[in-house]
Amino acid sequence: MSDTVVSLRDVKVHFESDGGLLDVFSKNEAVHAVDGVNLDIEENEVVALVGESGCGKTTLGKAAIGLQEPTEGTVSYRGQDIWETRRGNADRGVPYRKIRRALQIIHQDPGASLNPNKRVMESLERPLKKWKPGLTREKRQARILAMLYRVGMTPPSDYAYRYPHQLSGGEAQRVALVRTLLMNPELILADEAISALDVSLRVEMMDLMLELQDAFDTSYLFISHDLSNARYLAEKSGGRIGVMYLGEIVEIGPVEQIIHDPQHPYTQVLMWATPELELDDGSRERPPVRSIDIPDPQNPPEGCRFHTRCQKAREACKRTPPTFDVERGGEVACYRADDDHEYWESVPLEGASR
Ligand SMILES: Nc1ncnc2c1ncn2[C@@H]1O[C@H](COP(=O)(O)OP(=O)(O)OP(=O)(O)O)[C@@H](O)[C@H]1O
Repeated sequence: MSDTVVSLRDVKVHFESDGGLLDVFSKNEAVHAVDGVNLDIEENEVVALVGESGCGKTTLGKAAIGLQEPTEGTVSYRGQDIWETRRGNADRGVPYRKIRRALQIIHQDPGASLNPNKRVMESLERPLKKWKPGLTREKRQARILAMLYRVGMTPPSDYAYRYPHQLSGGEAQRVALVRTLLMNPELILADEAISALDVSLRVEMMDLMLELQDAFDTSYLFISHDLSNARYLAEKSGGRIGVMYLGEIVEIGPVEQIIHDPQHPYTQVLMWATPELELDDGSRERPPVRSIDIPDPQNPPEGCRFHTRCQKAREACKRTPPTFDVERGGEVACYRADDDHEYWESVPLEGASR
């Protein structure tokens, strides 16, 4: 089996502006929520995805764990196409229900995964009953209590018989984490999982998640609009930060690259917009963009999507979109990363620096 848990190739998710997935015969304008993403998530790897609101992080995350069908492209679990498996077209390999179990999600609102009318124990028993029908009630409950203890909810028997409204935000998020871990997942999508918590609790929760990642051998795809959280997670786990802009990953790499030596002009904008991060040149006076307007995702700019705002944009950026090849280890979708590109001979756009 492949060491790559999940692999996305040329994944696009386009929605009709009125909600549904794009129909090829539709006349409505499509929202390009995700537009040609390539990404591999390895075993035990942490990838933190950052970007402005609406850039497609959630849609991409859901596509990665098989909760959102792509309009184009493929999403595979250990080399096996998830959607073909679901449709029954993969005659060998891992059954779809096992793939579903292996790829789990923790939401921003932990309450969403807990039934308000049921005690914690009951909510946690349900998925376990389904996945491990052979477990006796005693064993199932013992496993749940051990897991509650593992995430710091002590004494576990006290928490197990509470209702969701009797839990704090941090406690509810821990229960959500237990629910996910009981499935023995290989990849957890944590979508803004700490954003709703008090600032003082965020680091504690991130530490707990990373500690459990180590103990349970899982990978994480963290989604955050906050680059300083992404930095914390990637730094502690030796993982990568992926930067998204208008449906595309424009740069991906370790903390040394993204935070200390950002290559893509948009990564520099995100750095500038994150007050918790020190900037190497210390300047925070003006945002490093020519325009603060974010283009419409229904009508993204031709060429490089960032060219309408980029301070380094030249004529060449308007023509073809820069891409990078994951299989060749490329990490920046910007012509400036290529010393021999015609970009360097082309004319800077109005307002752009030389
Ligand atoms: N079901 C849907 N129907 C139509 N448009 C959608 C749908 N889901 C998402 N979108 C649009 O796709 C784009 C990307 O949304 P998405 O939620 O993935 O972004 P995000 O980066 O996670 O944003 P946020 O941080 O605000 O959650 C947005 O323009 C959004 O309005």
